[in-house]
Amino acid sequence: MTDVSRRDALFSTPLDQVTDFSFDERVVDCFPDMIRRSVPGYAQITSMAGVIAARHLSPGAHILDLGCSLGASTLSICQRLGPEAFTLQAIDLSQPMVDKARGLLAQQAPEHRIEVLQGDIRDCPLPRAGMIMVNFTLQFLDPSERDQVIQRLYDALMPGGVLLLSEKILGEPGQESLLIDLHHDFKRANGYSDLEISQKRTALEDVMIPDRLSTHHERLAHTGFTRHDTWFQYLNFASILAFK
Ligand SMILES: C[S@@+](CC[C@H](N)C(=O)[O-])C[C@H]1O[C@@H](n2cnc3c(N)ncnc32)[C@H](O)[C@@H]1O
Ligand SMILES: O=C(O)C(=O)C[C@]1(C(=O)O)C=C[C@@H](O)C=C1
Repeated sequence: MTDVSRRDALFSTPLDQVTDFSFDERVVDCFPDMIRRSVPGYAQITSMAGVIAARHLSPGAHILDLGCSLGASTLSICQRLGPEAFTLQAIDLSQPMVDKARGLLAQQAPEHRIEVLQGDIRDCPLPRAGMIMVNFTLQFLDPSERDQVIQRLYDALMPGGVLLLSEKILGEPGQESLLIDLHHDFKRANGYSDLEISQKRTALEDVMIPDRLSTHHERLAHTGFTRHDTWFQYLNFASILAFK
């Protein structure tokens, strides 16, 4: 999947005006490179999606990959489980993402029963599922809409079903700036300049508002998940497994 990506240079030259970040064609073109160099633990989390599915999924179950982008988590499951083991719907708001994901998944997992659909996780139909993945997507919703979306995912899950929720997080009080500074160092170490880091930060400011990890756990508990454990954290990026 990374081989098809152009190098991300979207914020490398000074911009007269930094506009809000959106998942348009230019982002889609460089997305695998952008996310690999920007999100600590991205490769580990996506590759564990298949391992988690292999452990927790009942044979023939349905899986939802919400905010699927180019389908990295879906592909990870296809690499671990055969075509008879599950059916899957991958859904994303961005039409250019959906178009490219469809092509990539058809090429890389031709035998698997995968549907890639354009839709908004706030209101698209959600069929009953044994596993729902929502990786680095809830963070792009308005914070006031997140309780309701988690409730929708809970309602769609079968009893015993598993939610894989991965997010950029805000550090707990007193920890915020340490994690932000180290994340910027992580980006620098991956070849981003101070200009790129600062312009992307401005572009994301109003469209990606991270919650604290404790807020995610409170929301999951309040919704009714019987267990919710943080199984991965690398700087200000974390992943939770929650069970209905
Ligand atoms: C950081 S990417 C997700 C990465 C992806 N899950 C992966 O593991 O490679 C966020 C994705 O969420 C999508 N998105 C944002 N808001 C959405 C919404 N309301 N409904 C569905 N998808 C949404 C974006 O178009 C984008 O592709
Ligand atoms: O927090 C940042 O600075 C990021 O670049 C994060 C992030 C993400 O978590 O989705 C933002 C947009 C892109 O999709 C890639 C990475």
